[in-house]
Amino acid sequence: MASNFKTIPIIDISPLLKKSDDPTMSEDKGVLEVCNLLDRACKEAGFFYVKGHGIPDSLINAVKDVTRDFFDLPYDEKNKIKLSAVTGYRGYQRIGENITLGVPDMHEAIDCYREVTPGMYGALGKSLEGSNMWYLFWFRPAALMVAKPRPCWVRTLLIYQKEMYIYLLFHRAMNLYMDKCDNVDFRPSNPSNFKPLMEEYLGLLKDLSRRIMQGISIALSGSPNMFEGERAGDPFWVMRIIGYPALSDSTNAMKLDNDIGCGAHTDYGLLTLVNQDDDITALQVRNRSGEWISAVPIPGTFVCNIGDMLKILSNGLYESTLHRVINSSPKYRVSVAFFLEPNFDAAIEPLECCVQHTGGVAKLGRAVYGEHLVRKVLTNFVM
Ligand SMILES: NC(=[NH2+])NCCC[C@H](N)C(=O)O
Ligand SMILES: O=C(O)CCC(=O)C(=O)O
Ligand SMILES: [Fe+2]
Repeated sequence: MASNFKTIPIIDISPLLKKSDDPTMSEDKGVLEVCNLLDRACKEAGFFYVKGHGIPDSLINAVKDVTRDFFDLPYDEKNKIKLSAVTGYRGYQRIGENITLGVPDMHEAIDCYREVTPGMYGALGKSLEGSNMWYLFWFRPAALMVAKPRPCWVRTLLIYQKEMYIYLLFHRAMNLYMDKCDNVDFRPSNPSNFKPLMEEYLGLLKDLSRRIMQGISIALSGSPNMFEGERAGDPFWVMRIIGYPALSDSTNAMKLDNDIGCGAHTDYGLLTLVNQDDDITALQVRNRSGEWISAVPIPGTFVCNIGDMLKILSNGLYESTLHRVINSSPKYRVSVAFFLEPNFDAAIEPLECCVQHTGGVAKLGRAVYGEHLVRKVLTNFVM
């Protein structure tokens, strides 16, 4: 349950990371100290900064630099990787396209999700089927639209799945082929190092976030691998590459509809790691009495927060805290948020160890993670 916190704690997680592969990690004094801090932060704020995470500053900064370079491109160029239902909601969304509580958000972004192959999660995963293969947009979204088979009431599901399979096989083959050619034009082709950099970053953040979850498992008095297996052994992930225009940028001809970069929301999964711009304070976190506490940038750290699924798993012991973004600085702000989520088809319910800690009664209902995600994604965009 969130409290009246006024600041967001900073936690050095290096002692935890040192012991990630040690099966007796939960007996280590250094690990336990980190877990205690994680536990307090998750109970009180649902937010914390991590340092000592091992991701080089140079990579953290390079990721923000390519993000800025991308959003600097002309709209037509960015729109070549336009997000739509056809792309499985992957790709670029312009300012105002994402909606929170019915209000357009004043940010632009590239949304990336773990690949979902056809039929992988049956009807549940249908709307998110697709992969982040930027260079296919080379053929332009219109071509993709024609090529992507759609379910249709006159056709059986079986035929649709077969077509979808061939379509994605084609995607895959193209992907492999283009990886082999270094003179091929993939999107975003500019900045040229966009794809390799983001992929390197993604790989490291997947690993880091799972290791922080080991600490959270111990904090909840479970085994370090409580989130492996059926819960999050094959975790879904989301990455949002985001740009927030300056509120009062006089050089910017565009008039913003409102001043909210991203409206108040909670995140959907387990754990979010935000890599935010160093010198602009814009992310705000709500405490129990409704005050907005700024997550002031601390260079070299990630801002971490708890998602809805971890709130359920912990039986409400940990809060998925409301937060929002308002960029009232005169500068364009970028951030890259990585979301570690449960298995797409995981049925999430309060963990036995948490129920015991919270009076013996499961206070929160069961949710299928993929259903929660799809419901959110479909209401975030009107298209
Ligand atoms: N996947 C996200 N965290 N998206 C940003 C949150 C805002 C989103 N429009 C919502 O209503 O939840
Ligand atoms: O840009 C940020 O600092 C946070 C973004 C965020 O909360 C989100 O995308 O869910
Ligand atoms: Fe968020």
